[in-house]
Amino acid sequence: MGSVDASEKTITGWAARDATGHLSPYTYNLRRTGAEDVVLKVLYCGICHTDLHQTKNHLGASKYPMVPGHEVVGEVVEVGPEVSKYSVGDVVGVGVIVGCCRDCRPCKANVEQYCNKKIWSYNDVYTDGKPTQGGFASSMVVDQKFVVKIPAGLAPEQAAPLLCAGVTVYSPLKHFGLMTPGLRGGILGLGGVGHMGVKVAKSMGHHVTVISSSDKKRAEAMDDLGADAYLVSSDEAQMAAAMDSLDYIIDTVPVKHPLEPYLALLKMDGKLVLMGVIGEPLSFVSPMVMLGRKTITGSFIGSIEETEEVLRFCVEKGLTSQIEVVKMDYLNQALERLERNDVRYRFVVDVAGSNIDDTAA
Ligand SMILES: NC(=O)C1=CN([C@@H]2O[C@H](COP(=O)(O)OP(=O)(O)OC[C@H]3O[C@@H](n4cnc5c(N)ncnc54)[C@H](OP(=O)(O)O)[C@@H]3O)[C@@H](O)[C@H]2O)C=CC1
Ligand SMILES: O=C/C=C/c1ccc(O)c(O)c1
Ligand SMILES: [Zn+2]
Ligand SMILES: [Zn+2]
Repeated sequence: MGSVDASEKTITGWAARDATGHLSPYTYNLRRTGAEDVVLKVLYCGICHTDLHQTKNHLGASKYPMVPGHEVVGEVVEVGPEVSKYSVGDVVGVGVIVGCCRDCRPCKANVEQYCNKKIWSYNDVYTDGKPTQGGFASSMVVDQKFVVKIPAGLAPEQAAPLLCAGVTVYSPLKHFGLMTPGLRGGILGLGGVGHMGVKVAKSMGHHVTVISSSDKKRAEAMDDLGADAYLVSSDEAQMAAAMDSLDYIIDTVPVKHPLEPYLALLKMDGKLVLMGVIGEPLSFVSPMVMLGRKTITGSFIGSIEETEEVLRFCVEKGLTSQIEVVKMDYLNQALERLERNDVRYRFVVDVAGSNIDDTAA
């Protein structure tokens, strides 16, 4: 344990203590506000499937106590003396990354999410040697470089899922040249990331096919989210009829699954973009990519620049996320429901409305 600086603030977050993933109140100190730091009072924080992977140690690298949460919207309550981008009272967002080296090729190209020295917003160690902790907490302190302004016209709770799910679909569509109107896209797995995929792709003028593990979400996908077609992945006749029809598929499935049924849906030069965090090998036979010159690739969140861009895009297009707002004392149930695929489509925790500093043990 390091010594406690008198200027460090003691706050409460909800932490997992082990791989059961159960979260409970946890008291810890925020670092002293540095010259370029922004201190925010957390208003809302979305629950991403990655929070489940991390709290339950699906990747084998989890460190506890762990306060998860990386779709964070907060109000600025203090800024360091060198902070130029933000003022007290601003509504701001924080995502998956809170640090990078600023010197490598990805950093210089403003794609700092691909920096090998990036610092994750939780389950990592900050430059001061202390653990990073995420947004299911009353406050966070974050370097201004990793903070974005929430534009007017976006409700803070609506903005939270855009900081991971939203930018995660926007970034590959932009990077792989898939923003052209008229493209035919597939969204595999209609969850938090997938539902933003449908909305963003539709707003780009694409014909969007949802590929789901069941028929349960068909009506919502077509009527509420605006999808053009819906395939149940286990329905061989439906899948066969859709062969060779898609320019890209955004694959958000969070567990091991075969790739060949989805590669078959792609046209020549089609792209399968892997999003799910799956710690086991996925397999396919080489002709599935050779015959059709198809690409299997992946993408990791998006840069700070792209996060600002997707927020503006959503304001311009009038896009919102579809969310269920819950209080902090529902966090464990929400995680259980997320694991059971029982959420439409993102839980967002009303952190400020849960007064967690008052209720800490
Ligand atoms: N690459 C990146 O930068 C990012 C990666 N991720 C990762 O993407 C994946 C999806 O995240 P998110 O959208 O938040 O997750 P959700 O749980 O919200 O959605 C996943 C969807 O996948 C489908 N699915 C198929 N099989 C399963 C299963 N066994 N358990 C649960 N869902 C299943 C379901 O859709 P349906 O009912 O339609 O079959 C489900 O809604 C996760 O692995 C997450 O860690 C998340 C954000 C960024
Ligand atoms: O939800 C955002 C994070 C995604 C992620 C991607 C890859 C990886 O190894 C992770 O641990 C998380
Ligand atoms: Zn996420
Ligand atoms: Zn770097």
